[in-house]
Formats: sequence, C-alpha cells, structure tokens
Amino acid sequence: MTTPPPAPSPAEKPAGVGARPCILLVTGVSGSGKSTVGALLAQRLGWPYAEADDFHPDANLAKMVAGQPLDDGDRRQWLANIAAWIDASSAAGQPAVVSCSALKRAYRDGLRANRPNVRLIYLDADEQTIRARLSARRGHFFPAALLDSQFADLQPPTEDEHPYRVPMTADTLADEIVDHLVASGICEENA
Ligand SMILES: Nc1ncnc2c1ncn2[C@@H]1O[C@H](COP(=O)(O)OP(=O)(O)OP(=O)(O)O)[C@@H](O)[C@H]1O
Ligand SMILES: O=C(O)[C@H](O)[C@@H](O)[C@H](O)[C@H](O)CO
Repeated sequence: MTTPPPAPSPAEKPAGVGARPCILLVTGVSGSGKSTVGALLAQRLGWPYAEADDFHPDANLAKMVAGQPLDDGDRRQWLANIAAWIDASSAAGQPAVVSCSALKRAYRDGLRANRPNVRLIYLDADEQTIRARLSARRGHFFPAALLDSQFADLQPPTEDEHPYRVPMTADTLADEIVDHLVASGICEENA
C-alpha cells in the first residue's frame, strides 16, 4: 500500500464545519475518470482528496499488475482501509473527496453503512470511451486488458442509492462535470 493522505486529526477541525461533513465518493470502472474528476473536485472545493489505489494492500497491486482481476476477498481489506479514512475525516469534521471503483452494491453499502454523510457520484462510462482512454494512458499499473473484468463485476448504482450520475462520453470534460457538481449543491443536507 502506498501512503494515502493523512486524515486530519480532530484538533485540526476547521471552524464552522459540522459534525457530519460531506464526503464525496467518486465511483466507476477503471478509466471512467475517478482520479481526474475527484482530484479536480477536491481542488475546487479546497478539500483533501484520497485516491483509492493508495489504499490497496501490496498483494492486490501485484495481482492487478500480473493481469489478474481482484475478487471480493482481495477487496475486503482495501475497502476497510478506505472506510477507515472516511471515518477519520468525518471524526475530524473535515469534508473530503475519495475515489473508489466500488463496483458492486455490497461494496458501496459497506462504505455507506451508518455514514449518511457519504454522497455517491457515479461516473457512468461507456465501454468504448474507456477502452480508448486506457489504451492511451501511460505510467499506470492497471492493464487495459482487465477492463472486461471491471464491467463483469459492475453493478451500477440503482435509484435507491441516490447516486449523482454523470454520463461519461468521449466529449465529457472533467472541468464541466466539476462545474455541475459544485453548482448542484450535492453536499447540501437533502441533496
Ligand atoms: N473527462 C475526460 N476527458 C478526457 N480524458 C479523460 C477524462 N477523464 C479522464 N481522462 C483520461 O482517461 C484516463 C483515465 O482517467 P482516470 O485515471 O482519471 O480514471 P480512473 O477511473 O481513476 O482510473 P483507475 O481506476 O484505473 O485509476 C486518463 O488518461 C485521463 O487523463
Ligand atoms: O476493484 C478493483 O478492481 C480495483 O479497485 C480497480 O478498480 C483498480 O484499483 C483501479 O481501477 C485501478 O486504478
């Protein structure tokens, strides 16, 4: 596991931030743009950003590099690490953005259980766009060949999860997505 950004300690709690700060969970298959959109969103909001890949146990990274998809067992500790980061941010009263593929309903339910302050953003990507992007992406450990396994595992969020769904096509600009998200009031109490 590489080092994710430290969650702030309670002593660093920003003034005026409530007990349940908004945590934006940016989800979607590999290549959907989670890191791009998540980092930009965090920058715009002035909140910390955590990248899900930094929470993987080393064995998971090695498995993916070797071209093998992760299974539920592999993802258990990874999801627990992400949940712990969310809890530390929440305890500190610090709103934050975290990306995580969270492909299956059970993973999202686990990340959101007893965490009503976690709001789901789903980057709904079409396979052709993603395939082209991943083939062009350089310097990333995740092999494009694993994309089929991502779509095989994908259980897109359903309405009862109240996702903020972003259709991702070849012309969807990360900047525009972030504009919409910020303008939508996604973090307001009843959003
Ligand atoms: N809106 C966009 N328009 C064009 N290219 C994009 C957009 N968003 C992301 N990309 C490009 O697509 C590739 C995948 O994006 P990114 O790494 O953000 O996806 P990801 O979902 O975080 O993937 P992973 O889960 O594998 O880390 C990158 O090369 C990125 O520069
Ligand atoms: O659940 C998974 O299969 C993994 O999280 C993958 O999604 C990769 O970590 C990521 O997409 C590569 O960056």
